[in-house]
Amino acid sequence: MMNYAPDPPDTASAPAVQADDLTVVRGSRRVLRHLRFTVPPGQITGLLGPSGCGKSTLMRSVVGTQAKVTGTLNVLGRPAGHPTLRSRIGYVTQAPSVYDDLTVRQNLEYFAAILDPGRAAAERRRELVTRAIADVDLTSHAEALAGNLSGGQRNRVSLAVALLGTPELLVLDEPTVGLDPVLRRDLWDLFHELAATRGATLLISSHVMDEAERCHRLLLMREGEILADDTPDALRSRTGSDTVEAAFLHLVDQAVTADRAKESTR
Ligand SMILES: Nc1ncnc2c1ncn2[C@@H]1O[C@H](COP(=O)(O)OP(=O)(O)OP(=O)(O)O)[C@@H](O)[C@H]1O
Repeated sequence: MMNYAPDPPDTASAPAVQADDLTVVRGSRRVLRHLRFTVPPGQITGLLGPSGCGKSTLMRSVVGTQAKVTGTLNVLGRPAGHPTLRSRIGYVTQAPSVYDDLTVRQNLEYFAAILDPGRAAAERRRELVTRAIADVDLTSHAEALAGNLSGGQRNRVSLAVALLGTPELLVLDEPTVGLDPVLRRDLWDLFHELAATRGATLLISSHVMDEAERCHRLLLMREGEILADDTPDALRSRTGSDTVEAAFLHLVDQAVTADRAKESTR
């Protein structure tokens, strides 16, 4: 059972996400263990760590779709999963959720009609759909069937769907997987623009360490635990490393040594 803390004040400076003692069990395994971290508002926080360390589970917990979550997890001033959060959060999973037999524009129009129904909103929907398609650089493919797009393009349609409602918090699970370097750079430019001009908070997972350098803050994970919650600069300087990747490896080595020391005293 989630241990709901009293609602924190809903102010601009309050963390967008605040976790304390966050623990998640999947099957018979505890895949997240006593996590404590915050995600500041209006910034890009990167969630990095090796495959299987728990990034998707953490994201699912934040958006409220994960079962067996205990501890405290507040999102935009409400307990994670609170019904009022649905329209305030955009979530893109690793599996693109688009209809292959609809065009890019029709996919967007369909989801826009769910978010903002009624004839009176038709003009507003048209503008939002056009903006979202342009945001993800798919204007030239707007009339193409989603089923005929590449994997990376389909991922971008999913991202466009998430942008439709102008969400305050965007949770993106490995959004740049399978994209070429130019598209990856363009998407990161878009993420920065969303934070800077629309005030959005972005929580973005990746296992590509060079993407860490593009984030304002980082949560580094290993085996269901947070190794570090810091800025890229602070991480590099406190580990004496040139890159975030080297800093991460330094912290992993430290954690492994600490684990071994604990085991040898048992
Ligand atoms: N139903 C389940 N039962 C038991 N363990 C599970 C279940 N689902 C996931 N896991 C385990 O939970 C751990 C965390 O999985 P998660 O998908 O959150 O990792 P991840 O860091 O997002 O990995 P990736 O980068 O490969 O997507 C993994 O070790 C995985 O094997």
